[in-house]
Amino acid sequence: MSAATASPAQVLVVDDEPDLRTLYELTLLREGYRVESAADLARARELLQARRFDVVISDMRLPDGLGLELLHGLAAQQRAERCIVMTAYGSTENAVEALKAGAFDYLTKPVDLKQFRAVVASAIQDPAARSRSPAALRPQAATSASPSGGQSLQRMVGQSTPMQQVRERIAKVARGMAPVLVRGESGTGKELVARAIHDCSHRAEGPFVAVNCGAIPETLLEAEFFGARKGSYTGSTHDREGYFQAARGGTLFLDEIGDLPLAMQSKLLRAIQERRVRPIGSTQEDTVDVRIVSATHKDLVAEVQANRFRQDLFYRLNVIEILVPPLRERREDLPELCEALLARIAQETGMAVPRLSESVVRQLAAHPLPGNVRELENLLHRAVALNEGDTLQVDFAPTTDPAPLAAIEGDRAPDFIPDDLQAWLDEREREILVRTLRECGYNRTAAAQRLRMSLRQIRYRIDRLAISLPGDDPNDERA
Ligand SMILES: Nc1ncnc2c1ncn2[C@@H]1O[C@H](COP(=O)(O)OP(=O)(O)OP(=O)(O)O)[C@@H](O)[C@H]1O
Repeated sequence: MSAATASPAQVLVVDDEPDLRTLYELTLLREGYRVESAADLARARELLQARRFDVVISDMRLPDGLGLELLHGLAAQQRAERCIVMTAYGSTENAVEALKAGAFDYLTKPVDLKQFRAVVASAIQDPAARSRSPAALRPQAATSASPSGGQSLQRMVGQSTPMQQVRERIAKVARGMAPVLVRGESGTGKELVARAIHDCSHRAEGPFVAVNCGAIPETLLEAEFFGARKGSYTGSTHDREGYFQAARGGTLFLDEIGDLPLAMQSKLLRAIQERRVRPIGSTQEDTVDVRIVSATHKDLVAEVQANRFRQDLFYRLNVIEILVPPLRERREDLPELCEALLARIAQETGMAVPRLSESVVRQLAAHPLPGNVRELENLLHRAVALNEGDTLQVDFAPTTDPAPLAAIEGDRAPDFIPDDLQAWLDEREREILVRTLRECGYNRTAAAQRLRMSLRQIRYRIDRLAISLPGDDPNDERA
């Protein structure tokens, strides 16, 4: 709460109903904030002209106009106030419009006071932001917005115009609660974008929970998302938190959102709209305090048209869109990407960073790389593992090519020596991972425990070996 900081936060309340105004004022005063109030836009503008506030809470409908006008005015003047708009219950359009116009968050009427306090506290939470000039939050200053956010953006390599635009957009949308949909082909760096949004946001200190929506068996979805009380279904021996609870105060990253079954889409929509979730077997509801970032490689508009994705959920998730371009549209990033990826691989494997000759970079640039940065990473990984000498050689045979498998038929023979040790080892590793994942119901944490490795290690290996979990591709039966 801001009362703990040197000066109390200043809040402006704009509502034409005197009773509500008083209720909000009293609630905010009790939280230790300084409060001013206005009954219409004209008075609000006067107060805003005279001084600065930390937060502006405005009703949508006011006698002399819409709360949105206030929002547009503040944005045009690049003011730093964070705006919370109050909309009538069920008016999704207004809420989405307000978020698109730059509102920090919205509340639906009748306002739940607990939620009201939580949303205002979240808007005020970051005292540094209060003294920061709005210019510091503009895209070009993105790396100075927060130290960890800066690091996370720096991890995102590439000076091409499209990548610079992606970084600028991240810095611009990071503040606020508007849901973001990250679109892009497989392996383009969507998760990296989601992490950067989190790291640049006021929620950076909170958890970042990443969920692969396509990898969870349908029967477990509700428990995984909303949690479950002990004994609520067969085998549940203790209370378990859902993703919504685990991400409280942070960001919930819903990867491959296009793979979420329709029944679960409705439940997710309800959770977002009502900001409450009920764990299975519980009589109580938990308040939702997460920012949602989702990602997909699918064309969700086409999915909506084919009735595979709910239009209302799409509308809710796609308030802000970030498109991550495929590697073929930013070839100029390749040398820098190779360098960064090699440095990372060397650090992770403890091997020396090998030199990449210009001719290999040229070869890479001519290679189609449909799997984008992930494919590049896999190619380099393989190259490092097989490398002899100082200069790296890249083998362009596809890493998931079934050919090596055929070539090693009969490999159980005692005198068998593989032609390509790394490919052979990769295939063995892959088989074991796929089998363990399948036996653990595709729960990566359980599979990691079974193989005595960390979640990070198993995720890394799943990525490296391009193992697709169910839902990644309905035709793919491999994992
Ligand atoms: N611009 C970049 N700079 C450095 N590394 C990157 C960049 N983009 C992606 N990567 C790396 O490439 C790999 C794939 O990225 P990421 O998992 O974010 O992609 P994705 O689009 O979410 O993939 P998928 O669609 O398969 O889920 C990761 O190891 C990531 O760190």
